[in-house]
Amino acid sequence: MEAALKTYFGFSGFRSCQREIVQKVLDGRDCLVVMATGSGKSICYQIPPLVTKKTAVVVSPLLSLMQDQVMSLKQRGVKSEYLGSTQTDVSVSGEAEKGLFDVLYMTPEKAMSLPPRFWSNLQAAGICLLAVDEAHCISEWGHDFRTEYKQLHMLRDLLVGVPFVALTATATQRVRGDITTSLTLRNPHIVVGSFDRPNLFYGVKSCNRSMSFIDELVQDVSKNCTAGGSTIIYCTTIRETEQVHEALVAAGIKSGIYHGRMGNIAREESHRSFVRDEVLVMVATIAFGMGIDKPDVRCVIHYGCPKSLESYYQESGRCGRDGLPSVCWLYYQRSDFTKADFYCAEAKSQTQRKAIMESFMAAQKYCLLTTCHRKFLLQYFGEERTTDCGNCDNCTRTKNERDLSKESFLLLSCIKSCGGRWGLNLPIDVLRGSRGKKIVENNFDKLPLHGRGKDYPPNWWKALGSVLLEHDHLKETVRDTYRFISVSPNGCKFLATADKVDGAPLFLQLSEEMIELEGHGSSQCKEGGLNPSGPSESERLSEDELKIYQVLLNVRMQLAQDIGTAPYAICGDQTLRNFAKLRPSTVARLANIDGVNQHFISRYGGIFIQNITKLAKELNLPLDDSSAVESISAAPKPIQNNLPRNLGDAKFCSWELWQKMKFSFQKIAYFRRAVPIKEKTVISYILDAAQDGCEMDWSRFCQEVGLTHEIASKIRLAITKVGSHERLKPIKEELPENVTYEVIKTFLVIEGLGLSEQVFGTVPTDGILSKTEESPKPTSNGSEVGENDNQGHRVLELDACDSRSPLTKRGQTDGSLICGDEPASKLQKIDGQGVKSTAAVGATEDAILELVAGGDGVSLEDVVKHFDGSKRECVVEMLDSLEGNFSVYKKNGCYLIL
Ligand SMILES: Nc1ncnc2c1ncn2[C@@H]1O[C@H](COP(=O)(O)OP(=O)(O)OP(=O)(O)O)[C@@H](O)[C@H]1O
Repeated sequence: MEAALKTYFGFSGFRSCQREIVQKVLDGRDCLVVMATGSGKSICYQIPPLVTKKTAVVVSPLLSLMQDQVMSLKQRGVKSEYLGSTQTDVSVSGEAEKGLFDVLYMTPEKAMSLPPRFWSNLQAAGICLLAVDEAHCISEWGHDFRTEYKQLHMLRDLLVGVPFVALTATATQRVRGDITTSLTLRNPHIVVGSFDRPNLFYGVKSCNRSMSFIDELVQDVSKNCTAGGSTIIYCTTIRETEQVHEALVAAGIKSGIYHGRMGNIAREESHRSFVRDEVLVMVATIAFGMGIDKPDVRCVIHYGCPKSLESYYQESGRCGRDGLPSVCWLYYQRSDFTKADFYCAEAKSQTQRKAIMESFMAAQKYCLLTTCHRKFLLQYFGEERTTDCGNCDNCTRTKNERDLSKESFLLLSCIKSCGGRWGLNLPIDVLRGSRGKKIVENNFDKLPLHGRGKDYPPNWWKALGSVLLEHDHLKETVRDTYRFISVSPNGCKFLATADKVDGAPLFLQLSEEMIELEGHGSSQCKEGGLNPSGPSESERLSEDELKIYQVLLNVRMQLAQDIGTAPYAICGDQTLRNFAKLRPSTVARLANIDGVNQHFISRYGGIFIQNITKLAKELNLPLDDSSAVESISAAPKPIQNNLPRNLGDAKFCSWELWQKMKFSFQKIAYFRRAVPIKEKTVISYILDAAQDGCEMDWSRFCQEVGLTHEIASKIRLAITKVGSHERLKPIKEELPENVTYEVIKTFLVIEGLGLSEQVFGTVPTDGILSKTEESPKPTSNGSEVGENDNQGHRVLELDACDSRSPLTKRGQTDGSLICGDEPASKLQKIDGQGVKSTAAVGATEDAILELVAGGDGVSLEDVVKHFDGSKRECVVEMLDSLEGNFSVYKKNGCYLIL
């Protein structure tokens, strides 16, 4: 599992809960996964297909979400596609049914309309799970109910024995129950992770949405853009979306717009340009919701109170999905709170109306809070927190407490005198001396308190009302969409003491709105913009490192444009920051950086190394800065030692170039090498990868190597004659000259994997296939791989000190491998009686690993000394390869096990 995580995703460890869920799915168990937005739920269904080599089917509600995921997975070397109305490639469905994809996304509509034949074919080819993403859409209690989700349980009958995995970020107990029942999950393994997103800073600010406020907002956003990273601004109306967008464009900020009145094509284009960093800011209504999977959104601003706390959590959760510090600001104005009727109009039942009202009220409370925002948010989702977070505006703002006993006495008394039958507005109007119709009709203008609160504006009083509600001096009762405010028992107690001359003081924290209204408020700009904290000391880049980082961002952008993908799909910002700090000089060192996967190494490793080396030289900075490793990650995330590390870097790269890039053997032999390796070595690498479970296009392989159905029959006959397939030479001697050792080895691997029927069946039986221009010439050279040497000892040729040939790995040979006197590019296996048998200790990757595993770090000198039977450069090369394999890493000059 860990190997797949590092190889395809570049991550060196699972996040909380991920491993457990993957294991349960592999055990065939249904799972219900409730984890925070951005916590990494996708990995839970993306790893099983890579381990089992069977397809994972993922039902997802939005096409844009699926397209983004497919794009990212492809960049990671994971075979992935989607089925939905916008899929233009007609071959996808056929290929999907044959099990050719690791991860196959589809809309619920598509899932329900596919014929049973599709599912039975796919099941025959291999399906490891069916995941239902955003599973809360199943429930009418969820905030995104989708009717089609309700029918998904029907797939159960078609996919007998396939584990179902339901995933969601927001599910109350009730919604969880609905999901389990509706999908008929059987004894599901339930994982409810924390809803906390520690890297997110939460802030709230009152605003008046005037043009001057928009100007202020534009300034803040502009600062954020300069600091790097994208911003999403959610507006509550289309008109405001347009207003803010226009203001940003007028200020020269690259900004996109997205709302429901735009056509599909325009919306897709807008989404695409945001994902590809062509615009830095997206101004949108909540129509731009679930489909946003961009990991490097640094700031999400809500320009207006959201309709529910659930939707706020989900929308703000689009921020900082890569785990880097990011900010979520909510700007509200009091008129937002009058929209209850509007939202409730969507309700189809009384229950739904109540649910909508409750979550809207929770969003309001969140706006008006003077205590820890995170604590409130987490408590709302049922997570108890005893301490304040220290990473929200209310925790970080300088405390502004004041004795508000006099003002509180006035407000509470007035509410009490008005009979507790009103909302907050009427008692405040009384305090402010209004002679409105209702006030006069009810004789409230005769109250002694009438006109006693003119010193403060109405909104100040309303803000005080919210503070008193928070402190349980007031009580709110909701009937339908109407809210009534009355004095709570606690408030009555206060009134009883405050009445006296020596009444107790009431120190309350002034809300941000009250401070603003008293004229001491400061705009975000004055307070240091939207980003209050900035990166921590260890994350900060020096001026020169920043220069490298900027260049690397451009390199990534250019690469992304060239291949038509999003920059983040190539690698994350944090990975680039680490490149700038560590400045790796070799692919092996690059590979050890978190976020670097095998696909990245083989496709872009060289380009990044070149740029880093050049820039470091220009800026006079050292390469491979080990001191930076300390600051980047105090404790490297472990990959467990007992992993099946069968495949080295060189083998994996050869396989990737052949299988994914469709390179020929010959091209791979020369690819980025000063001294090319032999084509037969390439072939044996790829065969090794196949034996390790890597996917193979066998027809193409057979064609290139020259293995036809007819030759396969001849080899079979030869093996029967020889009576064994253990030794290749006797088999070869039974065959025509043009049947090479590679052809025989290919045959044996295919037979060994039990694939002969399928593979040879696709190759014509009438003689040798015409080979491509680049395919290797058959050789008659007597010293081929697997051949005996002139003393009857088996000699294996290996490349670059890779000690694990397919045959040694399968245990068909014995003895140790040494570099000894052989050239660095060649290793010879010497058996017990071999010509080069020596008492000196020879280095193998396994032996090096064993040595390194035994200590707290072993220096290069110690390793070289230990393996005194091997050349120093061989040892160094093996260590490099082990680093590239993510097996060891270097810290303070010593090698350690990862
Ligand atoms: N083990 C890991 N190590 C480092 N990063 C990870 C790990 N797992 C996931 N991530 C990263 O975390 C980010 C969020 O992951 P993912 O998209 O799976 O979140 P999610 O839980 O599905 O969120 P949402 O509910 O919003 O869709 C991605 O950028 C992903 O690459």
